[in-house]
Amino acid sequence: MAAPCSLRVMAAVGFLVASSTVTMSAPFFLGKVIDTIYTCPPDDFSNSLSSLCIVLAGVFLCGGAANAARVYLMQISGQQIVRNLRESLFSAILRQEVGFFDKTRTGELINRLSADTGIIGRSLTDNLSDGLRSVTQAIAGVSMMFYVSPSLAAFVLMIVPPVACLAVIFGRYLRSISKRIQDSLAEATQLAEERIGNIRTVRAFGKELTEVEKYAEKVDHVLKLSRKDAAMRAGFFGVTGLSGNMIILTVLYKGGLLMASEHMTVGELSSFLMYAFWVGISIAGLSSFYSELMRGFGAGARIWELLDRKPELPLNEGVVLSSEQLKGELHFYNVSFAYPTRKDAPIFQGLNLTVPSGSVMAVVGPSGSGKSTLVSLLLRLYDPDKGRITVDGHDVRKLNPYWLRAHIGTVTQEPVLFSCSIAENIAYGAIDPGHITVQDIHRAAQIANAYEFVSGFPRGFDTVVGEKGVLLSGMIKFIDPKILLLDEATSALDTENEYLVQEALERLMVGRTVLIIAHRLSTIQNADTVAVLDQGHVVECGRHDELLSNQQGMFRKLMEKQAFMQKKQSQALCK
Ligand SMILES: Nc1ncnc2c1ncn2[C@@H]1O[C@H](COP(=O)(O)OP(=O)(O)OP(=O)(O)O)[C@@H](O)[C@H]1O
Repeated sequence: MAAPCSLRVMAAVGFLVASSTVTMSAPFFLGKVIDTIYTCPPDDFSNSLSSLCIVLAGVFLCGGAANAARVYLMQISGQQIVRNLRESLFSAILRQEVGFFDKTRTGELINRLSADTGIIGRSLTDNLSDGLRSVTQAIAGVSMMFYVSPSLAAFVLMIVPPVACLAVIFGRYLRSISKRIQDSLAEATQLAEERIGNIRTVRAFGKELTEVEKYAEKVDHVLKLSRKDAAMRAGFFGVTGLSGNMIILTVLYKGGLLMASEHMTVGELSSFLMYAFWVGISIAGLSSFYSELMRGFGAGARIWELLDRKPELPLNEGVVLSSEQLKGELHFYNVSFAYPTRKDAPIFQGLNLTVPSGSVMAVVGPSGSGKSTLVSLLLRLYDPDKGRITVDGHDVRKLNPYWLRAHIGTVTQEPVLFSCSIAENIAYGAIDPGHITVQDIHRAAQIANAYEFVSGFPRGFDTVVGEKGVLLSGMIKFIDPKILLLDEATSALDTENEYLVQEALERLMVGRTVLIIAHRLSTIQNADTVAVLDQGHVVECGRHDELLSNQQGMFRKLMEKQAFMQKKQSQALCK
């Protein structure tokens, strides 16, 4: 992920070395300044002091500039890495098979995309930059301490090994608790996402307070884990802070003794003390770097789980047929299927069905008999557990799913609109929306009988529609699909609009293979064949009047039920 900004990172490391060298040489030269103050003869004193201070000020200025450049470059690189990470993660999510989304909740995924990447971002930007500085400064500080006074350095550094052991234990704990915190935060986000998304249901049942309580329970759990995290951090930072101060105290004690025995000058002790300060500060910096890094690893584990996940169904590989080869004949051979989340509830068991090319087949059946599932299998949103589905004799498992879906027009019961203009929504189904002209969009709208309606808006095709605004379907493919899968809406439209949609669809059906989940009697009557689904099979298949003549047949029963309901309705209206 860092590869695209490797040059910038290398430059940042260069600036880091420069600024740390300046910082770490400061105590040494400041020690020299102190010794000059103490030892220089009075006539030479002012000149030597001034020139030394001017040179040092210049060097510090360069150090400051290098530090600023380091921070800037590291920040930018870190943000770039997070951006790349977010993009790869979003792409990995969208590549997963539909079954994955049945199992994984949206809130959980959104949490990974925003919160987890944010944590990695923090651990890679400020944290990594400051951490690297602490590492170099701690190493340089310790080296300089040995250079100035090896015996004092050896004495002082006895304090480091126990702190290091503590840090390793703490790091391990932090890593696991951080993952647990992120997991429970994801659960809370998931609950919030689901309830906010279904606010109408929550409101209708008056469950606002109950939902708030449920959410509170979830965030309480996050708080409980965060408390453990805080207690551990408090202990760790307490110990590291204490060890920093202990280092200073030890230096003063042992250094005082060395000075008294004239083994050290006042300037050397001052330099050593400043190095000890730097080392102390760097160790404190290192401990927070370490803890943030472990937190980042915790969040990273959750992200890499997703990045490494191989989708069960391919997205864009397999056989592509030429336009002439595609006739649109559909076959279901002995298909058995259960949804991955409900393996114990089979939807189809040995289902057989043939839709000849260029014919219209209406699929009917009781609610839940699997009519929509038939469409999902044809679009290869799922693979059947047993049996085969073919398009012109080619198993859909061998065909390129991307190509397959591009050549199947779908109209679903609940059209989805994205929050952009109507024109963009219409162009959504195009393979390359960038090449779609305004005329193409207008033509598509005319074919869908929507032109007048859309033009009636004050901003016409530029009208921005809201999320979930059910106005019209955007699923128009600009490449003239041979196969159409239609799910007839039952009641979403008023009579006039229903007529317009129906009329547009009938025009579109001509010359195409059409599988239509039929709810209207007229659709069933006009279809070439009617297939009746029940109990995981096609129980009847034939022309409308043929099926109707079978007194004991499932189709007749369904129709009688519908006729009975209509009769009751008209009786109620007459009263
Ligand atoms: N993604 C899914 N995961 C698990 N079960 C599902 C999923 N989608 C649908 N089902 C279940 O599969 C069964 C068949 O659903 P399907 O939507 O295909 O039926 P249908 O005949 O189209 O019903 P309707 O006429 O009510 O739309 C139902 O019991 C439904 O609850």
